[in-house]
Amino acid sequence: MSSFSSGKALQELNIRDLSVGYHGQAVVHDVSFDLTAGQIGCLLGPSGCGKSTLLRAIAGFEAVLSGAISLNGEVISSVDYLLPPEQRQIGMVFQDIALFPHLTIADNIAFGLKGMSSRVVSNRVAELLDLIGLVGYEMRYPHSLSGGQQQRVALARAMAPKPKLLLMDEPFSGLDAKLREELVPDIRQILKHEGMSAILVTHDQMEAFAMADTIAVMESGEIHQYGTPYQIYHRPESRFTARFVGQGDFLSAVVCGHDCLDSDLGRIHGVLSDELAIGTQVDLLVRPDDVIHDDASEFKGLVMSKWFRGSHFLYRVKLASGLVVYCFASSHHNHAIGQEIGINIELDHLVVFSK
Ligand SMILES: Nc1ncnc2c1ncn2[C@@H]1O[C@H](COP(=O)(O)OP(=O)(O)OP(=O)(O)O)[C@@H](O)[C@H]1O
Repeated sequence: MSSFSSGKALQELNIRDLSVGYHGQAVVHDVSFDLTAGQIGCLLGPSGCGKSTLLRAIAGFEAVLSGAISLNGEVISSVDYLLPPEQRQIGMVFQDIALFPHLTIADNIAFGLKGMSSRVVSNRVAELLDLIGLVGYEMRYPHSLSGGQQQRVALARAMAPKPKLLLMDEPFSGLDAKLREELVPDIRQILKHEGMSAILVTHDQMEAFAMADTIAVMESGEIHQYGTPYQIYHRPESRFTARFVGQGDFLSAVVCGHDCLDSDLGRIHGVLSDELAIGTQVDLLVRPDDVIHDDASEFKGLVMSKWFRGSHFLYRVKLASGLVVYCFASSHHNHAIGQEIGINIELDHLVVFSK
């Protein structure tokens, strides 16, 4: 275990050409990414895409089929080497909170601090209780805490020995939406305060956006894109990422210049790649906030369905071409299903995929 008072050591995780699987069959294929010191990464993808398998390989619970995992420049997993999980100095938090029911909150947090002096342990426990906002709860038992409080304690327990890296597998999915919304930014702040590198596994993009510095979007055991939440949302590099992260539709369009497209919703201006020749047929990514409700517009569509979202309505609108797009409108623009409304496209930048 790293020294208690060593401060914020530089940690770096490197994953290189890694394949992991079961019974010799890979479910994670040839993935590579890095996590720098103090960075919070996220593995985001649909159920079964291999997020937990990749996380378990980093923790040392799964052997690797090819490639390597290094922590601080030291190889901890390769085809012919597997450093045991308990020697990796990696902490884990799971969906199943699994606090020890017969131990007090203080003893739960202190669980990984065996062998240290009682003064060091009590100082660290007090520091963590303060950090997770549960000062005064030290003598309580887990059953008397709410789900959110218990998850904070689980986090404190995992962080107590100052692991080199903290892995979190869907730690919030057992909590209700409101609690999750409050807890996730808090946990991010706690990790940042501790300067701790961490990886979160989730299939919830809002959770990923609220927690992560960098997101790996996964599908079928592969990483489609590794980037900041902003890059993932605004500059998706694959149709899968564009569809999986945020709502979006693809509008057929034709390149009419180095900065313009012709579409069913008229001429659209914005920067395009130089590689796209005039006349190239493309699909343009259109998010709900790119489609503006405008009664005066010459472009019309029929409201197919709608959702009241408090400050605004989200409409599903069918264009004359048959394409259906999402459209935001402020909540005083209340249109009935089947009604025709005017819409315009307003895009800051163009995300296109060749057909
Ligand atoms: N112990 C195992 N033995 C055999 N196959 C497994 C095992 N664990 C997982 N798999 C398979 O590996 C693939 C990836 O599973 P994994 O749990 O890593 O996905 P995930 O993205 O974490 O999914 P979820 O979000 O549902 O937890 C799936 O097809 C799954 O059925």
